[in-house]
Amino acid sequence: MNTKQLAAEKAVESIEEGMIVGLGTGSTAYFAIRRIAERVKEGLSIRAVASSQHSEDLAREWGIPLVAFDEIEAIDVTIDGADEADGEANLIKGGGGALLREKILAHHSRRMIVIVDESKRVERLGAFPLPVEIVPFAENLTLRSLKELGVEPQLRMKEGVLFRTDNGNLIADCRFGSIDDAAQLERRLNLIPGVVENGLFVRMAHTVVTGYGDGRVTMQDYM
Ligand SMILES: O=C[C@H](O)[C@H](O)[C@H](O)COP(=O)(O)O
Repeated sequence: MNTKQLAAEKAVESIEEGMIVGLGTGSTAYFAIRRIAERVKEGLSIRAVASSQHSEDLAREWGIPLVAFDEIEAIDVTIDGADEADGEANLIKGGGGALLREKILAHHSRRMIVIVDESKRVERLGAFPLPVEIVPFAENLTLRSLKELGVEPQLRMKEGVLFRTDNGNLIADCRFGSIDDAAQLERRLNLIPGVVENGLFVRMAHTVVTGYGDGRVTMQDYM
């Protein structure tokens, strides 16, 4: 079993009968969704809300009952990956472009469980380029404001064309290098008109599950 799968399957043990479950996005969340589907086949009764079209498609294909964002009041537990996680469970997310829906799910979740392999655990956030979702009709003005924060934002491309999120927006990847104060940066970014959301998740994760190459898996609670 690989390290992502180890973390994902450990986290899925926390899901209980009757829960509303937030499904993350990405290659680690994939293993969680697959394991949830197995448990549903074994008789577990849950409903899930997906953080991306891709995760929704997987859930539908594998028989996990789905609900829409607007049909729920809260989520019992969300299981999602991350691009980086520091020692206080602050995260960079959005490597797959799903940060907006992921942050809405995390915000409304009673418990957010982050699943990572050991390569994602960092002393300080920022080596991974921070994804910032921006509206497409004012991209140049918004990029200008991002540059004032001391970075050279790169508009994300995919297969030679501008990458679009599930919400029709663009992603500006911002290489900060090392982020001293994630909470302050998160606020400053979201104050820029044209920024829809950014990939910093500050004090949102309740638990981090980490898979290690030697087969160990740790589960640390932060709240
Ligand atoms: O937008 C994507 C998400 O934030 C992912 O959870 C994150 O990028 C980690 O993805 P992966 O598990 O594929 O490394």
